[in-house]
Amino acid sequence: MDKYFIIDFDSTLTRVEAMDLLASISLQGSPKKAAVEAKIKELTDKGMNGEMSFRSSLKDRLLLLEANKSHLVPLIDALKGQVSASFKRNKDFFRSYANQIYVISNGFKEYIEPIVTDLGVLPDHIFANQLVFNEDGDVIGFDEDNPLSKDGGKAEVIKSLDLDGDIYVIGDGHNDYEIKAAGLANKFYAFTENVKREQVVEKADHEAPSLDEVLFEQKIASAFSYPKNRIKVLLLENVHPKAFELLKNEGFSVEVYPAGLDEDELCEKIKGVSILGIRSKTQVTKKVIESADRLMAVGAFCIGTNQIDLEACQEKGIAVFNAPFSNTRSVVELAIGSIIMLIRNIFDKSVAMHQGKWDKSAKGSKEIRGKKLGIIGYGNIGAQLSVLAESMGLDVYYYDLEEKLALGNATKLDSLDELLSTSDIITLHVDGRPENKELITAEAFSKMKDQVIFINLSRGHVVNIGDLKNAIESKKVAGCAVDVFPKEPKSNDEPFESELIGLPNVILTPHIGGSTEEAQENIGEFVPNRIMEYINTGTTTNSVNFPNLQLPKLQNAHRLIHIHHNVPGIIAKMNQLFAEHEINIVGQYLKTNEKIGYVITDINKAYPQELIQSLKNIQHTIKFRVLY
Ligand SMILES: NC(=O)c1ccc[n+]([C@@H]2O[C@H](COP(=O)([O-])OP(=O)(O)OC[C@H]3O[C@@H](n4cnc5c(N)ncnc54)[C@H](O)[C@@H]3O)[C@@H](O)[C@H]2O)c1
Ligand SMILES: O=C(O)[C@H](O)COP(=O)(O)O
Repeated sequence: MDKYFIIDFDSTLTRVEAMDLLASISLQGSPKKAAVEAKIKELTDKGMNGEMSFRSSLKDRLLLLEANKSHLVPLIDALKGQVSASFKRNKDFFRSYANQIYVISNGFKEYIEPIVTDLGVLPDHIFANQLVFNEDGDVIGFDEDNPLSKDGGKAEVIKSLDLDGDIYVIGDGHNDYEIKAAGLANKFYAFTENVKREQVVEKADHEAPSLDEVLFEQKIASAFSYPKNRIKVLLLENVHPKAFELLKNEGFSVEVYPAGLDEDELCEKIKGVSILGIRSKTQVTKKVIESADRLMAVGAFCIGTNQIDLEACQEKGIAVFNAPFSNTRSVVELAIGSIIMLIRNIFDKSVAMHQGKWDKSAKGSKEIRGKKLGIIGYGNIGAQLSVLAESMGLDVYYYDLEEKLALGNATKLDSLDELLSTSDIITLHVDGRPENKELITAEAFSKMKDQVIFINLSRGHVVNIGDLKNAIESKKVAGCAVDVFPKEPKSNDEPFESELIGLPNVILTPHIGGSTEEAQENIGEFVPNRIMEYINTGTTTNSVNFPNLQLPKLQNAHRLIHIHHNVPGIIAKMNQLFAEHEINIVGQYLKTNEKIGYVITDINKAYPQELIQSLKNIQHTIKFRVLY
C-alpha cells in the first residue's frame, strides 16, 4: 500500500507564517505597522487554533495587509531563508517520495510554489489559494471558488485527489487536524518544530518535533537519519545561550539547567541523555558515567577537563570535547589586572576610601616594570601571559613540566624551586591533573622571596589554602589573588566560605577568570560545533580523550563508526566481515590511542542488517553506530 504525505506550508514547511512576513513587507514604514501586525498574528492564531472560522480569519487578514504584487518578490526571497531546518535536512525524502508528497495549504500559491518546488515537490502536487489583484497590482481578495478558502477545504481537496493508499498529514494547525477528523487520514502528526499549539497537539496522533521524527516513525528513516529530536542534550551550569540555540537548531531536544549538579543528582538526570554540557563545577565521575545509558559525548564548556573522568568516558566510548583556547585571553587579562592591583594594594585602599578613609602613601606600592614574573605552567594561558607581561616591562621566567618554547625574552627555568626563589610575582597556570593537588604548600611558600605577590587562577586544589593563609599572615605573601577554590558553591545561591576571607591585600573572585561575554560566547559556539561534527560525521578533532580524526564529508555511502578496546586484530576482523558480505569499502580511517581504537569505514549504500549485528558482536567492541 502506498503512503501519501500531506504537508502544510506555513509554520510547518517554513518556520514562519507567510502572511505575517508579507505584512511586515507591505506595511514597512507605515505608522500602523506594529498594530496591524499584532492583529494579523492574533487572527492567524485564532484561525489555527480553531477559535474562529478559517475563512473569516483569512479574509480579515487580507484586508489588513494592503499588499501589492510587487511585495511578492521580497516575500519569496525571505521565505527561501525560512524553510524549516528538518525539511532542509531531508531533501532526499522529497526526491525519493516526490509522487507521494502533496503540499496543501490555506496560504497562497503565488509564494508557496517557488519555495516548495525548490525542495522537489511536483508543481501539480501543490494546492493553495490564489490571490486576486486589481489593475495596479493591489491585492483585493482571493479566489472564493477555491475550496481551500473555505472551512474544511483541505479535506475537500484530499477527497477530490482520491488517493489510493495510507494518508499521513503533517501540520501545525487545527485545519490540518480536520483532515483526520473528516476520516480522510490514517494519522495526523502535529508538527511542533516551529510552533507548538497545545490544542492541536492534544488532538494529534503523534507529536513531531521535526520531520525526522515522522520519517523515523514511518520506518522510512533507515534511508535517512535518526531523528535528532530523540537525541537529548542536557546543558548545566549556565552555559551560554548560543549553545542552546545551535543545538536546538540542529534539531536536538535541549534541556538547560542554570547550576551544577552533585553526583547523585547527575546520576539521576543523566538517564536518557546523549550529550552532556558542563563547565568546571560538575564532577562527571565514574559513577555518573556508569549511570549514563545513552551518553555519546560530553562537552566541557571551558578549558579544564579535570572534573571529568576521561578514562571512564573512554571505556564507555564517550567522546569528550572542550574549548581549549576560547577563554585564554580573558584569564590572561585578569592575571595582568590582578598583578597591578596587588602590587599597589589598590583593593584595600579602595575599601578604605569607601569607608571615608584617605590614606595617601607610597609605602609598599611598586611599579611592575622590571619585576620578575614567574609563571608556573607555560601552556596556552602561561605563554600568552608571558608575551603581554613582557610588553609591559616585566622580566618573565617560567617553569613547565614539558619542554616549551620560550616566547620573546622569557627565561625557562629547570625546576619549580628555582622559579619560586627567583620571582617577585608568582602566577599559577598549571592544569588540574590529580598530581597537581597541593603543588603549593608551606614548603613551597618557604622557598619564595619575602613579600612575594601570589596568584592562582588555575584550579583550587593546586594550593593548600591553610598554608596560603599562614603565608599571608606572616607577611611572606604581600598580596594574593585567588579565583579558584578547593570547594566552590554550586550556584550563585549558595554561600561562599574560605579561610582567606578578610585577609589584607587579598583579591577573591568567584571563578570568573574565563567569565567574559566574549569568552562565553566563543565557547558557546566552539563546543557545540565540535559535538555536532562528531555526531554528524564522526570527526573527533579536539576531543580530549578520543584519537583525533578529521574525516571527509560522507558522500553516497554509509559510515560505520566502530569504537573498540585497543587490542590487535580488530580491523582485520571487521574487514573479513565486509569481504564475507561482498561489501565495497569506499574509505577507511583508523586511529588509536593507548586505550581505544577508532575505526571509520565508509561503505556502499546497500548492506545487510546481519552485517551490523556481526560488527557489534566483534569482541572488544565498545560502541558502534551508523551514519547515513
Ligand atoms: N580561572 C578560570 O576561570 C580559568 C579559566 C581557564 C582555565 N583555567 C585553568 O587554567 C589551566 C591552564 O589552562 P591552559 O589553557 O594554559 O592549559 P594548558 O594545558 O595549555 O597548559 C597547562 C600547562 O601546565 C603545565 N603543567 C601541568 N602541571 C605542571 C606542573 N606541576 N608544573 C609545571 N607545569 C605544569 C602543562 O605541561 C601545560 O603546559 C586550565 O587547565 C584550567 O584548569 C582557569
Ligand atoms: O577551565 C576553565 O576554562 C575555567 O576554569 C573556567 O571554568 P568555568 O566555565 O566554569 O567558569
